Amino acid sequence: MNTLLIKGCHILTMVEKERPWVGDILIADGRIAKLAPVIEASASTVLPAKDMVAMPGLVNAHNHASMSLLRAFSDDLKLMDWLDKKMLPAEARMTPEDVYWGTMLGIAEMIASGTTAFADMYVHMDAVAEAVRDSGIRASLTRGLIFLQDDGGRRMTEALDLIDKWSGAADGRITTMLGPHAPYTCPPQPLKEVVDLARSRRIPLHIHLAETREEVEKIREKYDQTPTEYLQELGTFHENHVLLAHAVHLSLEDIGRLRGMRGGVAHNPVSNLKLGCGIAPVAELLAQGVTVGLGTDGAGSATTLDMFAEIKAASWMQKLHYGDPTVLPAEQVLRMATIESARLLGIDHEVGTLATGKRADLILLDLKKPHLAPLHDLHSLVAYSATGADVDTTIVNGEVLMRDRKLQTISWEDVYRQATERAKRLVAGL
Ligand SMILES: CSC[C@H]1O[C@@H](n2cnc3c(O)ncnc32)[C@H](O)[C@@H]1O
Ligand SMILES: [Zn+2]
Repeated sequence: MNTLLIKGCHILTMVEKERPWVGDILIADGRIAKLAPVIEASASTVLPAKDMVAMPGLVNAHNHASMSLLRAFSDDLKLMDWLDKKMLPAEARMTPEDVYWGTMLGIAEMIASGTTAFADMYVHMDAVAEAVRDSGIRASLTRGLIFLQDDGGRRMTEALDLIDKWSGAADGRITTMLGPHAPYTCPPQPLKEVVDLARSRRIPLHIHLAETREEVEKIREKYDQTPTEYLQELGTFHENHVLLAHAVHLSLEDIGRLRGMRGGVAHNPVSNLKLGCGIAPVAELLAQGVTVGLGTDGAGSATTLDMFAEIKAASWMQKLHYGDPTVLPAEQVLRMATIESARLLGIDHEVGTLATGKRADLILLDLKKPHLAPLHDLHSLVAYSATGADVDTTIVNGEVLMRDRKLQTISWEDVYRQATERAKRLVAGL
């Protein structure tokens, strides 16, 4: 049996209220076999980890990984212009091979910055699944469904094929969802069909919601409803597990509509800042018991997939919004990036905290850096001072995907060459 012993690290289990402590972690058969102050066991591999922090891998609850090909191609635009005039035309040119290499680029960045699982919505999802399988990361995959042009049901067939073919694949690292893109791209009839199908087949849903004021105005004009009301009236929240991306523009009634929902909200603060969308009512959602996790959105808007940037932005935006530094403290925002995001992906029974029996999805952060000394409060240090570049080691399902900052399952030279060449072609003349 393959075993891995991590020795002498600071341990942040992210189990609620558990304080950090120093000890060893034994991994066997892809799972955490033991956590203790000292483990006297022989192991196939021993990782000395003094001056490092072990914590659960970060879970990016909303992404479009292959959009990394469109990073810094078109910035400083309003969301609808950015999407309609730049992103969608570039994406229409993408082949499955482009999406494979674009996803690999996104995954390389995620592994290098401590993300061990992500929720993705995109096109050519077989290629995304292949990249997840080949790289060793964990993901929940969704074929994005935009119903504005008739395509004879092709997209829906692709969405269901993805679910049939890839659910539980790659040693259980791949799970799937159904992904109607957003209220403004999904008219009532096809959206209701997707929602009902999700309920009858118990498939989780992943959808953008209430990202901009413009979206709220559009839905008001068309249906005389808020976007959240629109989803509710179609039965979206009835029994379904729903992963809502953004949820920035919610009325008090909308927040009430989400109380008791299964699933919850993926908050994407950097993307919301960059696109000038607004500040999501995170504190109010939490007060109503809604699960709130963290995501980056695609690098086309967020610019990077570094979840440590999201952790800082989430906490500091809420503090600024409420004029109150006690809002979203360090430990809580770290829980949002780990166990709460895992809940949104429906994998919290397997990952999101460090505990015996859970899958070994964890990262080691190197604390021996000028900006990470001295050590007073580990939650604060990790949430507010660390960046993705401080991640030394990334492990998923017990497999080491990065060690000493070197990617182990991905050839960075190949990804760099493929991604840079393909990206040029995708945006030429746009
Ligand atoms: C049809 S696959 C998913 C689709 O979503 C687009 N997208 C990326 N970022 C955002 C965002 O912030 N709001 C709405 N839609 C977004 C992406 O370009 C794909 O076309
Ligand atoms: Zn998105």
